[in-house]
Amino acid sequence: MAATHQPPAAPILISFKGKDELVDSLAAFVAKASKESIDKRGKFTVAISGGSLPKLLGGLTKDPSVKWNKWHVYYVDERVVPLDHPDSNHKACVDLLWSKVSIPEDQIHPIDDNLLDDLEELSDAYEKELIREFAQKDSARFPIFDLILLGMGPDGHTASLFPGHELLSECDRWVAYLEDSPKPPPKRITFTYPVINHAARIVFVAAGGEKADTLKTVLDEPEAGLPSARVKPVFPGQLYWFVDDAAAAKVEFPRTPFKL
Ligand SMILES: O=C1O[C@H](COP(=O)(O)O)[C@@H](O)[C@H](O)[C@H]1O
Repeated sequence: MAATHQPPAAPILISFKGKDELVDSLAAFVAKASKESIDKRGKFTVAISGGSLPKLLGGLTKDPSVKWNKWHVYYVDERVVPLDHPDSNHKACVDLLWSKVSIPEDQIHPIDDNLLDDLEELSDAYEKELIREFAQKDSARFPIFDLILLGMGPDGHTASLFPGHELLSECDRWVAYLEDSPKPPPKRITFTYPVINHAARIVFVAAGGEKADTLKTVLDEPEAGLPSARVKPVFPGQLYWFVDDAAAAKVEFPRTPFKL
């Protein structure tokens, strides 16, 4: 998929009455995306966020059509803690997703928890994981994931890209680290915008009234520059917002009906 200089397509906002409908439709959407990639290229490369997202992806574990053995899973961001620590995004995904399906272990790519004392080495090592997956097959400057799944914090952060942080302008590295996350824990690694923005599909998932003001700012006032509003897929990538009506309550941005 060659990138051109066309402007990013407008986001597609899909709002569901409640969480159950959101969970079921998100599962159907991700299952379809994975089928399309597997049919075309024999594999599905996906990067997943932590926070509330793993639970909202739970519907997928009930879909018998998903070919989990073709999934190659990475983390959009990770907290620098042992992999069995309650704050670990990997642990949340293991508990809520991977322990319930059968993905070969070597196709799930957590951080190297032998490197927790050296954030530079840790983020370099994770960047190398991505290079191993993407560099040979793709001459693009950045990896092109089939799907990147994002969450949005009530402050508008996504991945571990926080409002006002210097990493918002990082455009060379694929994976960067920070030691001053305003949301605990402070040490994290994160994909940078160029990696996120080069994905074929990017899906934000946000639920709950506590995200309503922020979602309005992101979608109706993108010029305010909140981190989530800076996600702008490189053509021909497409950005979707899967939200519930509580999160979308204040948004004027037009909704699109859900269809597979
Ligand atoms: O700390 C993080 O927060 C964001 C948003 O989390 P949510 O619970 O508000 O959905 C998450 O996407 C990110 O992966 C995580 O590290």
